Amino acid sequence: MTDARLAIATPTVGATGREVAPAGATKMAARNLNFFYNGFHALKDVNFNIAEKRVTALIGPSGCGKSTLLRIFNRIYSIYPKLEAKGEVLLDGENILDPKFPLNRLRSKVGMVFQKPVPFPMSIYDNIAYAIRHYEKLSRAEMDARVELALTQGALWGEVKDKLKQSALGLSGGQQQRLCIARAIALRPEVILLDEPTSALDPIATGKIEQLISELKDHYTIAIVTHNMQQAARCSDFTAFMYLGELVEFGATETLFTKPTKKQTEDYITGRFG
Ligand SMILES: Nc1ncnc2c1ncn2[C@@H]1O[C@H](COP(=O)(O)OP(=O)(O)OP(=O)(O)O)[C@@H](O)[C@H]1O
Repeated sequence: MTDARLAIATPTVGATGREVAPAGATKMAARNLNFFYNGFHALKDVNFNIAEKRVTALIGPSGCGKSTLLRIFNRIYSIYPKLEAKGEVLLDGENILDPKFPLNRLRSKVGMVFQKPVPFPMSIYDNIAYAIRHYEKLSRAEMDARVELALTQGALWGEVKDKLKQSALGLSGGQQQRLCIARAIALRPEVILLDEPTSALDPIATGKIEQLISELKDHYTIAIVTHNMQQAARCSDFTAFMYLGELVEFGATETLFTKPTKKQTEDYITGRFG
C-alpha cells in the first residue's frame, strides 16, 4: 500500500483539546496484525490504514476475515479467553491492543454497528439516552438535546420525533438500524465501524443508510464491511480486498474497482469467485 495520502500523520491538538488529524490522514492502522481463533490463524500479517473522515470498505468472499478485522478495531474479541491478536492496531498512533489502553476509552472513541439491528427493548428515547448515561451525567434538557441531535444525525428524527416514548422494537428494520447508528453517534465517537449494516434491509432502507453514511463522513471516520460490491463502490473512498485472512489489495475505491493490480482482486470484483 503506497498511497501517499495514507502516510501516518502526527495528530495535532484541536481547539477542544481533542486530538484531530486532517481529513484523509491516518486515523487507525493495523500493523503486522495476526489473529487466532483458538489456534486457527484467521488474519495473516495485515497492514492497512483507515483514513480520517473517509469511508473505508472491507470486501472479500465469505470467511476471508472482514468481520474479524473490524471487530479487532474495538477489541470486542478480548472478552473471549482463547482468542489472541498479535501485532498492533493504532488509534491516533496509540496501540489499542495494549491491555493498558482502557476499554472504556476505546469504546467511547470507536463505535460499532452490527449486521442485525439490535435496539434495546425500551423506548426510542431511552435507546439513545441509556448509552449516554453510561458515560455522562446530563440534565434533562441537555439529554433531550443530545437525543434529538443523535436522531437527527442518524436521519431518523423526522420519523420518530412524535413517538419518542414508544418502544424501539416497533420500528421497521431500516429504522431500527438507523437508531443503532444514532445510538453509536450519541456517544460522540471518532470512528464508526459498520459490520454489513444493510444486509438485513430492503433496497429503500439500504439506500437511506448509504445516504446517511455519505453524510456522516464529514464528521466521523467510517469503516464498513460489506458483501455488496456496488455498495462499496458507491459509499467508500478506500477499499481493502481480503482473501483467506490476507489483505490482498488496498487502494482508492475507484482505482481498485477499475484498475485492480492483483488477479485475485480482479477475479472477485468481476464475479469470477466469491
Ligand atoms: N468465533 C469463531 N471461532 C472460530 N473460528 C471463527 C470464529 N469466527 C470466525 N471464525 C473463522 O475465521 C475466519 C474469518 O471469519 P470472519 O467472520 O471474519 O469472515 P468474514 O469475511 O467476515 O465472513 P462473512 O462475510 O461470511 O461474514 C473464517 O474461517 C471463520 O470460520
